[in-house]
Amino acid sequence: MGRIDVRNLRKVFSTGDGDLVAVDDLDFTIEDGEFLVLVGPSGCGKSTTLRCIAGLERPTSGEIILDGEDVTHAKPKDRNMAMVFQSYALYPHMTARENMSFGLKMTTDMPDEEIDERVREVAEMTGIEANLDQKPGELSGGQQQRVALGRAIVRDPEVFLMDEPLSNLDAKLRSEMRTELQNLQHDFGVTTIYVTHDQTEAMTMGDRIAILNDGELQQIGTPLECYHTPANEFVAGFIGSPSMNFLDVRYQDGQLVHDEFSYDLSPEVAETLNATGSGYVLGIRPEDIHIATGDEQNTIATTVNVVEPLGDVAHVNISIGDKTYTASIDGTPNYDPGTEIQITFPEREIHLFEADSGDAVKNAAIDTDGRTADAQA
Ligand SMILES: Nc1ncnc2c1ncn2[C@@H]1O[C@H](COP(=O)(O)OP(=O)(O)OP(=O)(O)O)[C@@H](O)[C@H]1O
Repeated sequence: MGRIDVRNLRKVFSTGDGDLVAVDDLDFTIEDGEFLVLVGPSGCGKSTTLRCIAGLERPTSGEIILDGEDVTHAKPKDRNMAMVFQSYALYPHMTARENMSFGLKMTTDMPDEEIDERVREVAEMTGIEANLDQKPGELSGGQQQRVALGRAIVRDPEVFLMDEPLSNLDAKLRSEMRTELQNLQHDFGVTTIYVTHDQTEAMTMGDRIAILNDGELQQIGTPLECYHTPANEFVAGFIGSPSMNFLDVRYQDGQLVHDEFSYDLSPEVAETLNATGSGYVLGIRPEDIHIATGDEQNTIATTVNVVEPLGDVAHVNISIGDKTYTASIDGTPNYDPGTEIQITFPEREIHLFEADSGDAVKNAAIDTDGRTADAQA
């Protein structure tokens, strides 16, 4: 068991400058065994949310329900949740074995032999059997992280809460540990809430991701749902690397009109925009921009600024008017800075957001397997 309902969670901090709303009316459910990633920019309220769930922070209002039971005011130790921190929070004077067994010794009456056996089993799973008699200072960052994870696992909790647990590791180790962590989580099937500001981590690790901004939930869904059908401009810009390009346009007589170009829409799409009228933000992902061959209906004149070859693709920085955008072009295009190129993108890949609210009014067409129509072609 390990289902969590976060109900209308709100946390306000009193600061010298007045009240600061860190978390505002968050409402979502994490299913038993699910891996949920809480992601958003620095200061958006991720850690505060996690700390409220762990019982380390008292919510201003709202409830935390664990398996149907209201634990909002329960002590952290009474929640059967294990937290793993960025700093590992290992005891420096204890060996890895002692760090891992300490919690069980303090909170259970499990016999020592059973604790030892359990620590050994978990150390084997997390790949640190050889390090059990070493102290944290003698271990690498990755090994310390494994000890911290092992310490959480031996307690056999219903829920793992992880706050940026990999951010102190170098890029290669971080990517290895991501996979290991996911494998461990799937093997154990323990509900996990994982906090990160790194959208790549969110996209690759979460069964679902919850995207926060300014203390408010922007969207919750599978990584691909959030990528292909972002609820608003914030999610669209946050998820995906390089980021989606945004262009200010307005709708007029079947066209999206930008200061530098106009784009003919099909009657089906135009119809949906007629009613709402006003200004829009056109969103297009870098990989959906193509070099025009001359046969396309909608082409746009751009100027190349920089080409960044990455091997199979290149990120081409282009200007339209006085703004710059990124196109991800297959192969190794060889453009000198200042070259004029014509680009195009298919209507089905266009996202449109209301200029005022940022809400999505059109997303890219998705086929049933979750890939966009263009990627399939
Ligand atoms: N104890 C506190 N007292 C006052 N303000 C706080 C406190 N803890 C957090 N805050 C503020 O609440 C907001 C949310 O903080 P929180 O740490 O939850 O964000 P975060 O998304 O986890 O950020 P980061 O990724 O930088 O860790 C921030 O504006 C932060 O300054």
